[in-house]
Amino acid sequence: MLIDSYGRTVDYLRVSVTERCNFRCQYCMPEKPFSWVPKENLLSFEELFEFIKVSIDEGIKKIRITGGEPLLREDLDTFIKMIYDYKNDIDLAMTTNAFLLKGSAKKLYDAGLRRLNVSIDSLKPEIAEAIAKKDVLPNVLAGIEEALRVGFKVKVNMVPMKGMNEGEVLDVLEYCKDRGMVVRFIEYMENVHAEVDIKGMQSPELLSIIGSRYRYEDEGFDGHSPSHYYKLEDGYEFGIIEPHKDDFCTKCNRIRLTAEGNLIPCLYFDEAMSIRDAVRRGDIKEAALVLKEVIRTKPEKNRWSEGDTEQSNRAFYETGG
Ligand SMILES: Nc1nc2c(ncn2[C@@H]2O[C@H](COP(=O)(O)OP(=O)(O)OP(=O)(O)O)[C@@H](O)[C@H]2O)c(=O)[nH]1
Ligand SMILES: C[S@@+](CC[C@H](N)C(=O)[O-])C[C@H]1O[C@@H](n2cnc3c(N)ncnc32)[C@H](O)[C@@H]1O
Ligand code: SF4
Ligand code: SF4
Repeated sequence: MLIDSYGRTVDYLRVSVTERCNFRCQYCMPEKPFSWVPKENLLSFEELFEFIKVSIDEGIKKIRITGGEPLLREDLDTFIKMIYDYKNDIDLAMTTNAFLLKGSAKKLYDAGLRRLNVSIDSLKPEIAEAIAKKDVLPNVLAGIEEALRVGFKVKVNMVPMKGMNEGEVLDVLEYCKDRGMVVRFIEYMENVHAEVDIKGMQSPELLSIIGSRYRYEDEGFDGHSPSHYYKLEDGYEFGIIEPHKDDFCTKCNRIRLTAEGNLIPCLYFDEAMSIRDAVRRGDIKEAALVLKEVIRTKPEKNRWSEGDTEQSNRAFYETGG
């Protein structure tokens, strides 16, 4: 079992398989080209899998594949199958922008993946394009329909922003409700890689919009999920991810691995330790020691809860969110 110095059990590993992305979401990635991590620094799927085996053996029970955009990496289904075959009761999930999902959903399902979290920030083509800097909506919606068709359990993530997609909170909720998908509204997390003038919407404002049409009950947290859940009168559940609240981190159960092998104790802070050399040398003991050290150094909480002016230096496209 992996336990940090605040007594929190860490059993959730988020693995970013690439920092590259086919979108340039304004809250996540700068628009102008910048230099990517050189290919030789990226861990192969075999190398990532070596570390995943170590972490499962040490107590990880949930693995989420993320990015950048994970579907840009070739043979992702083979990687999923490697994990599934090693331990098929692992809670294995992926977060994706769904642009390439239509053509890959079936292969991923057949490889053992069952849960997908997909980002939809707008159902209006021009607003979706303004946010992602690309005409993305038709592909995203087609990807989601295909994922539901092949049997995936799909959740939707939306980052509501003032003056951008704020008028669509109810539209996105209803789109998801009609299809049996849970929607989670994520409070924008201020970071230096995003566009400077973004103003995220926070939980009280979102609840007031939803409350203008629906009555809901507070359901609290579901296990260690970062999302606070609410239930409408007809039983439909939606969530809000509230990193600006002081108690958000008390149940944190996760660490993050980047595509170049950096193990990150917290989404907010810069600290990280590399497992790349250990894995490349085949030194499993060393990789396990790094894992334990990263968990020992997990901070108590982020700094977004200290006010909207606190900005993280971390890039979401690198950590995988
Ligand atoms: N601040 C903070 N935000 C998080 C954390 N985990 C997830 N989030 C935010 O919530 C978003 C949604 O996360 P997902 O990738 O959908 O995964 P998840 O919420 O862990 O998924 P479930 O297993 O379905 O509950 C992330 O992209 C982040 O923006 C966390 O540990 N800290
Ligand atoms: C970094 S993306 C990676 C996976 C995939 N490309 C996608 O967009 O779903 C994971 C999640 O992080 C969220 N995200 C990115 N930047 C964020 C920010 N600054 N604040 C809040 N959420 C953010 C996205 O909305 C997405 O749901
Ligand atoms: S949020 Fe996801 S889709 Fe958007 S730029 Fe970041 S990594 Fe790409
Ligand atoms: S901000 Fe850091 S401590 Fe808080 S829940 Fe996220 S990873 Fe955990």
